[in-house]
Amino acid sequence: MRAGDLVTVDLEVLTPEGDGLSESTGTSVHVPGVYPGERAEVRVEHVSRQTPRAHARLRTLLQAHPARVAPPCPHSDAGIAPRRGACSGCPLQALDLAAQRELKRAALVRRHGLDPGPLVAGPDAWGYRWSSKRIITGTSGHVLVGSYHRGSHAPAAMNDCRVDHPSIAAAARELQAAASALAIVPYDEATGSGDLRYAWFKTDGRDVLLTLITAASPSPAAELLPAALKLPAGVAWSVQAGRGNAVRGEPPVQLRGRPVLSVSLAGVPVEVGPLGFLQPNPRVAELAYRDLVADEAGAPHRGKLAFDLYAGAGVTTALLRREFAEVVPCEVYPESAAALGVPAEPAEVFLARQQAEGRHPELVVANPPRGGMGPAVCAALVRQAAPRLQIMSCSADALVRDLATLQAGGYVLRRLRAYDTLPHTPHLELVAWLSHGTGDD
Ligand SMILES: C[S@@+](CC[C@H](N)C(=O)[O-])C[C@H]1O[C@@H](n2cnc3c(N)ncnc32)[C@H](O)[C@@H]1O
Repeated sequence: MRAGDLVTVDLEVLTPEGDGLSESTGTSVHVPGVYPGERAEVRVEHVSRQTPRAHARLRTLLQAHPARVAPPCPHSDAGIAPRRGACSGCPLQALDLAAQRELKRAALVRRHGLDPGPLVAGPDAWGYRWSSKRIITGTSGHVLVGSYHRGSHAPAAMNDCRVDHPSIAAAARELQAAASALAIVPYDEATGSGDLRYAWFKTDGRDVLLTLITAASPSPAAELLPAALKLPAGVAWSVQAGRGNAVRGEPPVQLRGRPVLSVSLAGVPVEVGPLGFLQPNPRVAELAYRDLVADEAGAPHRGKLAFDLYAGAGVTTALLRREFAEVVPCEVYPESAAALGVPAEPAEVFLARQQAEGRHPELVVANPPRGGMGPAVCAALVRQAAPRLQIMSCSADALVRDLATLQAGGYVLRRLRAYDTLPHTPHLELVAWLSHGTGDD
């Protein structure tokens, strides 16, 4: 296979990016806009020199998935060849929801040999996202509050994004109009010049908190926008002067209105500040949280001591405290650690300290970020050898890597469940139940 070839492929499995993947020709061919179960004529764009792997572009859809639908979002390039300037955030939206969920489940089985059973879903197919980080691009006078197209830094419009909560979509529209009218200068990552870099919107289902992230201080955006924006209940500001993609920068400054939102998750009220983590889809995440603190049959764990690693806003800490005499959270981000009343420290440092103090929990719960826990934390957990370990993960690849270390260290996987936290995207949240030794309590 060579770049430029026209080939016909049958797509068999969904990739983590939401592409269709064909493996039957001996070369893995990735094709955006085509779904497993479909046949397409594609143009090969790139063939890897190291591995039998190619990227191709859809030319003609020869056989369509029976569950194809017209994608509702006009900005999306779901179900077609990628379009420059289009939003690539919801690549599955050209399929009905049942078919999306079946493709996500089937991909876990095929890629990792893990079958979570039918996906757990929430009530909302659209408007479910309560936390939305937008990238500011465009030019002075024509500011875009959008995103980057996948795999590039080409700006993509997200006006009236269908998956954002309607109050966030409205606040983003207002910011785009106000920043354009006030001639706010978008940050230019090529030159490092400009002012406004990111806008992070969060909602409690009614009010919106907006955090403006600018490249420097003083900032015209931070000076002018708070008075011009009527929709957010609170506006905060943080400076991120680094050249990378990190959104969180210097400690936030409150510019006007409310500094925190109170969001109820699984019946636990959580305070979320300007740079604090909020699950993008709290209504589905809370189903996973309830499972994460119970055993695999749904019965509550009880005991003397539990650790809650990557505790964030503290939902699982609060749930565990209903059943355990003592629950110790661990969190590295200072704002969240302070709210939890613990020192900000990474999980491996926390575990080493607990081990040195001879503290042995009956249950460890962990909800790490996308990269997973990693070898150092998994090795510390193996040394700790708590009878029960339960992990929530937003990356199947990272979870599978962590499971390999934990299983080699004596842990047994008892059950896996998957949650459709971000419909129309390939993402899943997973909960894994593990036990050490005999597997009995
Ligand atoms: C996926 S979030 C889970 C948050 C939490 N379960 C909640 O509901 O708010 C991951 C959390 O881990 C924290 N974190 C990231 N790396 C960490 C590390 N090395 N050690 C401890 N916490 C970390 C992040 O700040 C974030 O709050």
